[in-house]
Amino acid sequence: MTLNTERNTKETLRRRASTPIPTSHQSGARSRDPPAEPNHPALGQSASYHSGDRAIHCRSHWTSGSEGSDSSGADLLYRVVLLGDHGVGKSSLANIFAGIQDANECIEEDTYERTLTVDGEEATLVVMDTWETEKQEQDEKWVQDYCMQVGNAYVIVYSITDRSSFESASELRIQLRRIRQADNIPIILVGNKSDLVRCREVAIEEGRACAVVFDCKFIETSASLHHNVQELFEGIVRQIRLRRDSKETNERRRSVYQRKESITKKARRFLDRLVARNNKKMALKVRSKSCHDLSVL
Ligand SMILES: Nc1nc2c(ncn2[C@@H]2O[C@H](COP(=O)(O)OP(=O)(O)OP(=O)(O)O)[C@@H](O)[C@H]2O)c(=O)[nH]1
Repeated sequence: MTLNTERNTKETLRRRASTPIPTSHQSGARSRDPPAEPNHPALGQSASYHSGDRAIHCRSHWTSGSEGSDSSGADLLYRVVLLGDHGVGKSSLANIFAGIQDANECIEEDTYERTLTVDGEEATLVVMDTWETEKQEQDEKWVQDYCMQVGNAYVIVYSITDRSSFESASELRIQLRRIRQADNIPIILVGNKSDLVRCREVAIEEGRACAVVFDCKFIETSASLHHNVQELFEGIVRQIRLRRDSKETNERRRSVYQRKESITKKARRFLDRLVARNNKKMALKVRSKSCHDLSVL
């Protein structure tokens, strides 16, 4: 994976959940400042900084819909929202994504944008670490709702050392399903702090089973050791693409079928579906095998 990255220090964004997305995102203005010198290595070994690239802090075509990204090559931009309890490691994962080396570095930002090259194709991720876990005042509750609405993908983080954060992750998944029912968005359940083996409260099998039940992907990470963090962000890009591609394929297939499908084929498809329905157990087994593979649907 290649990461094209820049942190523009002149354009410090301080946004917590109580603060709306900056108006620059809505206005579509672009940073004209020259790229700051990268003072950090990129995410993962193979990552590299493209000095000619600019950070794009805003896009005029941003919308709050789930299909907010266009499909024109390098212009792909996706919002990834981090959800999860206090202290599970959301900011640590976001910092690694942003290429921030020193965990003690005082970072004012909580939204990071980077362009990744995954499988030879560029995609820009905007990672939003804006989720607030404290009880919200009613008039600030909209910010949580906003987070739930704007993501093109979601990362629900729990700590493997904290069972209650695992339970919260399930609740968040249910909440997301309710709010984004109609959208086929990628959701990755992340068991972070996998380095703390002796303090483990949630088994990896439990995480996997939860992902199967809630129909999402699963990965365990260690932000401290940078373990699986690159895989996580690459996986998000792949999951988004797989959905985009399968949507396009389905639409194409549907129109071809409508024109060409013979009665024999229709009958075969009907029978296949019947068999599949009778094989639900098998389907669950297949899914449980693939929930940790972020490169397949
Ligand atoms: N051992 C270990 N510690 C971690 C890991 N990830 C994060 N931490 C530590 O856990 C603490 C909380 O991490 P944060 O990244 O601030 O967690 P958060 O989810 O952003 O917390 P809030 O901002 O309060 O919502 C910090 O002390 C981190 O250093 C990890 O993978 N392993």
